[in-house]
Amino acid sequence: MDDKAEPKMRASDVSVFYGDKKAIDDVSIDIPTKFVTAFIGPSGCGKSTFLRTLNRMNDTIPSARVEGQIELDGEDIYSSGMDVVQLRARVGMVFQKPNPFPKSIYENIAYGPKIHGLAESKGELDEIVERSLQRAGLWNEVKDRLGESGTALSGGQQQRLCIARAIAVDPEVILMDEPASALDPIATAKIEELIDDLAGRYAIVIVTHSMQQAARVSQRTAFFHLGKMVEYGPTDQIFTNPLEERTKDYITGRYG
Ligand SMILES: Nc1ncnc2c1ncn2[C@@H]1O[C@H](COP(=O)(O)OP(=O)(O)OP(=O)(O)O)[C@@H](O)[C@H]1O
Repeated sequence: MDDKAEPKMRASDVSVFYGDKKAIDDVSIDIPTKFVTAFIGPSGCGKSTFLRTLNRMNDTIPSARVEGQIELDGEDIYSSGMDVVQLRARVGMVFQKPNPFPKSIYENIAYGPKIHGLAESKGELDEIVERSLQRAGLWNEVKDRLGESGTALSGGQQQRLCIARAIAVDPEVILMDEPASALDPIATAKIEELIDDLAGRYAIVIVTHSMQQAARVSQRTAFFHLGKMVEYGPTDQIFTNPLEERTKDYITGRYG
């Protein structure tokens, strides 16, 4: 797309089926590192389905089947040798509804690094917990209450806790499925700021219903319609000068 946008992930001719129903039809896209890529499109067009193929979350849905190829740094993530637990650490995910574990704030962050063997001592683990909460913009709010339950935080704080949890295992890609849709405008603004802060470090892919949000946070936008990726390009261009008529109709509010 341009010289600065190195692909971190590459999807080639990807189709996804739920039983006999095709939900994603032959999608190819390069996901660049150090950028935010937004997936937009009307409800049911397949944005979440496609997002979930990028870290094999579809494996958890028995009827789902993926065709085509998805690579992370050139490695086929659907190959039999791929360790899915490892993959989901490298390609982390944040869901629509914040889903902290019913454990302390500290344990929410420490759990992943512990099972992945990222800390050799309690001191190292403490450092990871602090660094992850700092990066997620939550440290100052929780540093004196790390032993309290993660579920006792506000919705916006819970979502930043979930982002900190994803960051703690040192991911390369962070997938976000409508991460702010359950939050009020102030909490949403914080999440958007956070996405901006994180963008220089990770490849971020965000599914959003809000075109304004896509325009605010992303540098790349892919427009999906009826299971197909209609258009993909620099966000500015998609919103000001789309090449496809269907994209134009959607961004001007003619449907969706
Ligand atoms: N677990 C499932 N089993 C069967 N069909 C599914 C499943 N999940 C999604 N679908 C279908 O696949 C299609 C794409 O759904 P998906 O949730 O990916 O779209 P979306 O663009 O993310 O929609 P929304 O914006 O409403 O979340 C829809 O027709 C949906 O009904």
